[in-house]
Amino acid sequence: MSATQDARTDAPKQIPVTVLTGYLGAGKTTLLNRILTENHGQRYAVIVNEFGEVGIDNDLLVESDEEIFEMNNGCICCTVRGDLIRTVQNLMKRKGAFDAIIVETTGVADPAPVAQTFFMDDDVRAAARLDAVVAVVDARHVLQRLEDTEEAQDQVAFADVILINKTDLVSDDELANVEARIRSINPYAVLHRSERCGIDVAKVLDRGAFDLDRILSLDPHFLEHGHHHGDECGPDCDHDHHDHHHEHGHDHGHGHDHHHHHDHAKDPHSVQSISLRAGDLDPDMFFPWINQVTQVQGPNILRMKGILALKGDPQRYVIQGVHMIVEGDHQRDWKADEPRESRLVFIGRDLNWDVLRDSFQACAAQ
Ligand SMILES: Nc1nc2c(ncn2[C@@H]2O[C@H](COP(=O)(O)OP(=O)(O)OP(=O)(O)O)[C@@H](O)[C@H]2O)c(=O)[nH]1
Repeated sequence: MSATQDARTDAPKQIPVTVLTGYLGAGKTTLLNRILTENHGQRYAVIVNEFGEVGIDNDLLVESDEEIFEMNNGCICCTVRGDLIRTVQNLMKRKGAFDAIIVETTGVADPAPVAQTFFMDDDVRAAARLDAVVAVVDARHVLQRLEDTEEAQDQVAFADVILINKTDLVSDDELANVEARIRSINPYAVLHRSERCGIDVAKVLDRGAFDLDRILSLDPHFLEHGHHHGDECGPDCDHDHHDHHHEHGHDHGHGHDHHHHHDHAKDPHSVQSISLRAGDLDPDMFFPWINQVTQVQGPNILRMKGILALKGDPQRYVIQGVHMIVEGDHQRDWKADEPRESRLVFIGRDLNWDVLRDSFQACAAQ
């Protein structure tokens, strides 16, 4: 039986939607790549949202037969609902082409508006059902994030399934503390532990876990904007709806340019991102530089990721960081029709963007 057919009535069944959340760098893409490569016989449509104007996330997903839809509008929290409705509506026109939808949210997004989308629009609601909100957390950094970031708390509170990832980076005692803290915020979610998101996909997808009653107890207004269409935010959102020019921190460090009824962090202006571009880089300049930047500014670097062209190297080099932990590896050859371009995104707080930009440019190969 196809997952899109109902056994009893033969009527088309609502397509399950998994909303994948998790703070910056927790492991969402790692999980998605597992889902995309595992042989589970299901066909997924994946909707990803990029934080950062240079769009690196899509490039970090494995090449697969699954269809990936990118929503490159920066922050998912305000604008995405209209986008998401349109994307889902377009998907629905191709019924039967896939069995389930996964929506990956940006690391700093509050998952509630994304979840709401699946209740707001009649057409979407008829065709799709929210199956579960799955949160990936970084065992090493989550306690600190829960202290200082509202989104991290929202993500844990909203989740039906929580994957405590990066267990290799913490001791058993630390892991027990993390679990206790998560339980104190969300006693209802199913918890799993993982390293590199190594988990049976069936434990994450098609769980039938989304519990509307529980969400309403967390957020009594959850369903209140029902039957709106388009890009509308809640009645208490005071951002300018006539100027849909959302620069959620992805434009050269200018930060959030609108205010929102749920603050994005303690200080809504604090999380910013900068996108850097160059041609070939000199590896003898770049690696000492990135090591120095991440060691010195690591506490303020929530996330760093890049795809680099290193001089004399036929392969793309992918570099990733979460605070002071940095890893890099060759990905694949540059394709003949692909310009050799280095792209690097930093997301962080209180970073000196001008210095970062200038010192990065100084790593360009001569
Ligand atoms: N040590 C360790 N590193 C991990 C683990 N899981 C993922 N990583 C690394 O952590 C970094 C972030 O992983 P991603 O999967 O890109 O995280 P993400 O949540 O998609 O990140 P954003 O989309 O930027 O929010 C990458 O460098 C991963 O290789 C793990 O279990 N242990």
